[in-house]
Amino acid sequence: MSNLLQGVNLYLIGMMGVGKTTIGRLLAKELGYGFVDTDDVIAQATGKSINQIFTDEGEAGFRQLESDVLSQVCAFTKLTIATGGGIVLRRENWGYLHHGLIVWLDTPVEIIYSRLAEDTTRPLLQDADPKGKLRSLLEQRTPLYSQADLHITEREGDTPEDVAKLVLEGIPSILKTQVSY
Ligand SMILES: Nc1ncnc2c1ncn2[C@@H]1O[C@H](COP(=O)(O)OP(=O)(O)OP(=O)(O)O)[C@@H](O)[C@H]1O
Ligand SMILES: O=C(O)C1=C[C@@H](O)[C@@H](O)[C@H](O)C1
Ligand SMILES: [Mg+2]
Repeated sequence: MSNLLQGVNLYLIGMMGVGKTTIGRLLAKELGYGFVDTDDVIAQATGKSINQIFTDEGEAGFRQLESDVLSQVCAFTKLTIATGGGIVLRRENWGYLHHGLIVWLDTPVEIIYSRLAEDTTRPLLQDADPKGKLRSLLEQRTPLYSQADLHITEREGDTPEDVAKLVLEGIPSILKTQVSY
């Protein structure tokens, strides 16, 4: 598979909690690729948690940092990149994402909610109605996530390894056709 990919980066997009970080790590290992998580790079570069950045600089400040990181990461090859759930919101980010193959990990809201109900590290979920918030974010973002090259729908009971396998099986169908003269 890594031969087929020829070093092209894989970008994982999707809602918070769908498993971009978890599955991204598995895919990197399987492909012999490096792994980058844009949320982690932002936290390391600023020395702040994502929550703290939202508090200090607002969502707009966070989104700018996210675009800065993405613009730098896309200059490298042989990477699997787990992105933040909102990376799809800025038009300029799509120019960077399209340097590689874009995979949308799509998980039912009920499952996401059960995973993140006790998790306080996602600032956008610190809401009186976190499940409703997840639903409305997903509704707003679905037209954006739909622009991915590959759409992987997680099934009930799928382990991270199962989802990684679905991604690997889907890649050949989206590789740009090689033209030989
Ligand atoms: N298929 C799965 N089955 C069970 N648990 C999973 C699965 N995928 C991810 N998880 C768990 O769900 C939680 C969220 O996963 P993860 O952090 O990888 O999501 P994410 O998409 O990177 O979220 P964010 O956008 O907020 O960074 C983690 O605790 C992870 O272990
Ligand atoms: O869905 C979102 O907008 C976010 C998801 C996380 O990955 C972080 O990037 C941050 O919590 C925002
Ligand atoms: Mg993540």
